[in-house]
Amino acid sequence: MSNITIVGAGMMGSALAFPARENGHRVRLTGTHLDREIIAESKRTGKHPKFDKPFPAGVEYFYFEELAEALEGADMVICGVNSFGVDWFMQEVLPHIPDTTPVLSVTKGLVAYDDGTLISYPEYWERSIAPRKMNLNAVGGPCTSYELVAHDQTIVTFCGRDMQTLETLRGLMRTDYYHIHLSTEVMGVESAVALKNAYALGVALAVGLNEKVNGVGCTPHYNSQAAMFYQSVKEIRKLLTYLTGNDRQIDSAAGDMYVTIFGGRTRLIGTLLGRGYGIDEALAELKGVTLESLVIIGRINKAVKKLAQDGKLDAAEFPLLMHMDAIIEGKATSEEIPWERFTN
Ligand SMILES: NC(=O)C1=CN([C@@H]2O[C@H](COP(=O)(O)OP(=O)(O)OC[C@H]3O[C@@H](n4cnc5c(N)ncnc54)[C@H](OP(=O)(O)O)[C@@H]3O)[C@@H](O)[C@H]2O)C=CC1
Ligand SMILES: O=C(CO)COP(=O)(O)O
Repeated sequence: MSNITIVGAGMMGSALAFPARENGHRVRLTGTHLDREIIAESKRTGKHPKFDKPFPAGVEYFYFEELAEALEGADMVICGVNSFGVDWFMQEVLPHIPDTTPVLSVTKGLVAYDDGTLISYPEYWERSIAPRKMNLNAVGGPCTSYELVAHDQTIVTFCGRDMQTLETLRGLMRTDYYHIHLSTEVMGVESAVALKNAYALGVALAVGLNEKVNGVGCTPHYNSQAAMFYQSVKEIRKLLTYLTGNDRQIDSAAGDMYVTIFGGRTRLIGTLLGRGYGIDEALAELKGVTLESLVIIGRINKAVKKLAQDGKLDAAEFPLLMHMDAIIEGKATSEEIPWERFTN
């Protein structure tokens, strides 16, 4: 039995309590300062408010003030925050984790600098805490939290610099329904799964656009969705090649995009925008829903524009990205999707 501490009781962090506890480990699920109600309800009912199924018996719940106790003797710490909590985790949690304790982060996204540089969250943490060196790893790949909870067959990728650590983490977490591929290509995996969060919105735009034309509840149209998927893969491949020198992780992006298109929150906002909602109207309708895709679209779009200015990328090769950003900025609509430019 090992000790696994999860910090961040959102959907994905909490979902990982299932394989961890079902493997017989001691699991301490610790809320952020924003998760008090989740922890209170979990203590009271043994169930996360957003899941249909109770946690496996024996999962322990901690408020953030009890972090020191929750981290005591941890063999592995899972970071369960979303993009909005990355700095918070770095400032409030990393200082309390020993250098040698492996950290596994579920957070999907990239950090963008003004010069167009994009880096993964593990690299952002590494740079920010230097000269301190920690054992930072991440999870990418198609996995929707509530389906993991339901034991749907799932394949993900754990990535990090050290294969031996990754083997250990896989040993702790793999089950007969949670299958774990390993990779030392951290930037490749992390870029792929962050980029798909952006582009899944494009496919959802097509879903909404069809509903705008034919009415909500109409027969779905797949030509337009597939056209968006095709264009997404093209643009992601170019970005991956620019960012990592190869497109080896395009399969991670495509797999992960599939699940987000069908099961993610990105679909909700993309569909509303596709139906013609303005961004403010859509955000109001989805108040309280985590919408990371908007953040990543903004960051990548800004980076691509800067890189294009510097002659490092051709902005014309990213018409879908540019259009999604324009929709989010209220400067374009789903009816103006530049389909013909996708043929170049
Ligand atoms: N949901 C899923 O199926 C999957 C999610 N992921 C990735 O995992 C990450 C987490 O997703 P998910 O669990 O769904 O997200 P949730 O929004 O459910 O939970 C995110 C966690 O981050 C916390 N958080 C949010 N903002 C801040 C902040 N400013 N400071 C500190 N903590 C904060 C949340 O607190 P609070 O609850 O109050 O918001 C919560 O603990 C994301 O990056 C996502 O892309 C990966 C695979 C699948
Ligand atoms: O799969 C997910 C993250 O990779 C979840 O996607 P959403 O943010 O669209 O819910």
